[in-house]
Formats: sequence, C-alpha cells, structure tokens
Amino acid sequence: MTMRLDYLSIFPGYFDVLDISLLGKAVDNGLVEVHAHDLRDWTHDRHRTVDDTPCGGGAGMVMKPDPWGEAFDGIIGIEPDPSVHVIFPTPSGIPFTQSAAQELSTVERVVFCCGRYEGIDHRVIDYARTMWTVHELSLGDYVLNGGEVAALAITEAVVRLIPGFMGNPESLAEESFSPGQERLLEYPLFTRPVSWRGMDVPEVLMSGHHGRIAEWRREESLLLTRDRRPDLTD
Ligand SMILES: N#Cc1c(-c2ccc3cc[nH]c3c2)n[nH]c1N
Repeated sequence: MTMRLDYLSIFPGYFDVLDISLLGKAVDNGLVEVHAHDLRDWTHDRHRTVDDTPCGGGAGMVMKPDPWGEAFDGIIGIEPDPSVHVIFPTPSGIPFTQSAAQELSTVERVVFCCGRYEGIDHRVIDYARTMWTVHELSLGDYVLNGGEVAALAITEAVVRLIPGFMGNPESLAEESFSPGQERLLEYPLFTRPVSWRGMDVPEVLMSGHHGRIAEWRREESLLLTRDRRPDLTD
C-alpha cells in the first residue's frame, strides 16, 4: 500500500524536510507519496488574501473559508469519500496519541490542513466533516504559531508505523506507548563504551543474563513512569 500525504499550508516549504532521512527513504521506496500545496494558489485577489477579521470582534485574524473550499475541490475532489482522512491540527483538538498514530498508519490517504493566524473559519471543518473522515488533533497543551510543525510530528509518528518502513519492526514493540507496553515509559538505554567520563553501564546489562536484564528494564520503566507520568499508571 502507498500512503498519499497532502499538506495544505501558506508555508508549504515546511514540508521540504520530508524529502530527507528515513521519511525520504519511505518516499523512495514508494511507501509514501508527499504533496505540499500553497493555500494562496486558490486565492484570486492581487494580495492573495487568506485571512480576514473575526466576526464578533476579537484579536488577530481568521483564515477565510473560500480558499480552503477551492483547495479541497482541487486536491481531494467534490464527491464525499470517508476513506480520505483530513487532519486539522489545532490546540483545541483531541490529544494525538500513539494509538491514533497506529490507526492512521493503515489509512491510504491523509490530508493535513495547516492553519495559521488565530485559526480557520469553523465552517471549513464542518464542511470537511460532511465529505471525509475528519480529525481535529492537538500535539499537547502548549501553543504553536500554526499547524505545520504538528503536521510534521504526526506524519513522523504515523509513517514509521507503516509496515515495511522500519528495518527492524521488533524495535517498535518495546518503545514507550507501544501496544502491549502497559503504557510504561521506555527504560534508560546504554551502548559502548562501557565506561565514559567516570560513568559505567549498569553491570546487569553486561551480565548476559537475559532474565535479570528484562527484570531490571521493567523495574526502571516502572520507576520512570511512576515518577514522570503517574497518569499512565491509573
Ligand atoms: N496541533 C496543534 C497545536 C497548535 C496549533 C495548531 C494550529 C494552529 C493554527 C494557528 N495556531 C495554531 C496552533 N498549538 N498547540 C498545539 N498543540
């Protein structure tokens, strides 16, 4: 399966980075197909206007619905298709989680709508919900200036789960938040040299005793999770 990823933004250059590193390899291997679009290509005035003042007053500007609608028509089409997943990164969205990444990794087409200013006219989201499967997702409780960075983070979390992307799929199984990990944070990692600036790798990890190593790692995960993410232990 090839996953097609579209990005709608007034800063499409943000997505040039998708041509490098592992993601670039996924593109070369035909696992993903990436298309970034400049929302201003669907404006018709001299200034290529995409924003206007908010109805009801308030600070900042709101993204006009017209360019989004015409971009949808051009990029996705005018017929409803629930197999297309449209993602609106937004601070008011549902927290993005590993399980959401897992679900999205099986989808064939994802369109990211990256807002700027104070956000996008709500009718754009309402319209998208009549046509496609819509996800309003938040990366976390902090404020970004737009949806592009969130779209990149969601992309990386999703694409790495596509079968065939990771050289060694077993490495996915032990990561924090992986299914079956009891929602435990990953244990501390070490590699050579065994001694570095007066600090040694824990002896148990050099013992070759797999049972004790597994026990040490689980205990470390439990301690870390209890200390940093007690919410995961509920
Ligand atoms: N996802 C997400 C976000 C955002 C975000 C997303 C889109 C826009 C458009 C204008 N400002 C934005 C902030 N802030 N914090 C998050 N976790």
